[in-house]
Amino acid sequence: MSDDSRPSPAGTRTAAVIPAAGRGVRLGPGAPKALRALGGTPMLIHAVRAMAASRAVSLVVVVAPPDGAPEVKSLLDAHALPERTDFLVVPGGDSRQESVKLGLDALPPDYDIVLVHDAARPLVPVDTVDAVIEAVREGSPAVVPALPLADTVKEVEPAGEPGEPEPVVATPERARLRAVQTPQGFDRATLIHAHETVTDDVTDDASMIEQLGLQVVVVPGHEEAFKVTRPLDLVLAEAVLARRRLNDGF
Ligand SMILES: Nc1ccn([C@@H]2O[C@H](COP(=O)(O)OP(=O)(O)OP(=O)(O)O)[C@@H](O)[C@H]2O)c(=O)n1
Ligand SMILES: C[C@](O)(CO)[C@H](O)COP(=O)(O)O
Repeated sequence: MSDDSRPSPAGTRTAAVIPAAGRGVRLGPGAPKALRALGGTPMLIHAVRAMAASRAVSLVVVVAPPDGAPEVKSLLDAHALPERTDFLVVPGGDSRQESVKLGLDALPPDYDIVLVHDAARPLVPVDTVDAVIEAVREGSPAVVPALPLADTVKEVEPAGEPGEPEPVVATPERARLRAVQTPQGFDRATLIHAHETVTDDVTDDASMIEQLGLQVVVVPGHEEAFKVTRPLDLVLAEAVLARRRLNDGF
């Protein structure tokens, strides 16, 4: 649970939207990714707990697989979650962007800060969540946690056929690049305006804010906030969770 016991500034309420409607194709066959087990508990429950661990978050909106909302509601009922946090479940859409929009549509009016957090990042530490919220409270309309890169990145001309060599177009200066995580935090009105205005396909919510010409800022991310995308990520997530449980003595 967060050590940040400061009350929310007057009039400031924070909700988290968790898009969890993806299939998890890159993870391989099985249940929708968010419902797959990590340490015996669905990945989604870890992600919900990670958001609810912040004392600032008083509502979590889970965007379930399109035909899985009743199952997700039952899952939330069956797992211990903080009493001070409310939960809503809505069905998702065909893309992450669409799912986030459906989650935003379900938000009650009295929330002015919104986090968007991938169910596929189940192990984000609460300090990272709180750092994002704090930066929004301090006036940034859009805040993303991010880490420097370990690999050098090349821009290429994508191959016509899989496996074909790809010509390199450029090598961006690595020191200026960041790998972006979630939760991404937003001034609610700005995020809703972005989702109503930007029609391009994007891979994160902050890039919609950039397209509006507004400033997005980066705060330090965390290695344990990595996204479970491929099978090896699940091996790493199990190891991180086992280490946490050992350290916590259960
Ligand atoms: N139609 C979609 C697609 C994705 N997501 C969510 O967006 C997050 C990040 O997406 P990703 O990791 O790409 O998940 P999947 O789309 O499930 O993965 P894949 O592309 O391998 O199928 C996940 O929590 C996922 O559930 C969603 O809510 N709705
Ligand atoms: C939002 C995100 O997690 C930031 O890194 C990422 O862009 C999601 O990408 P995905 O392909 O939908 O997993």
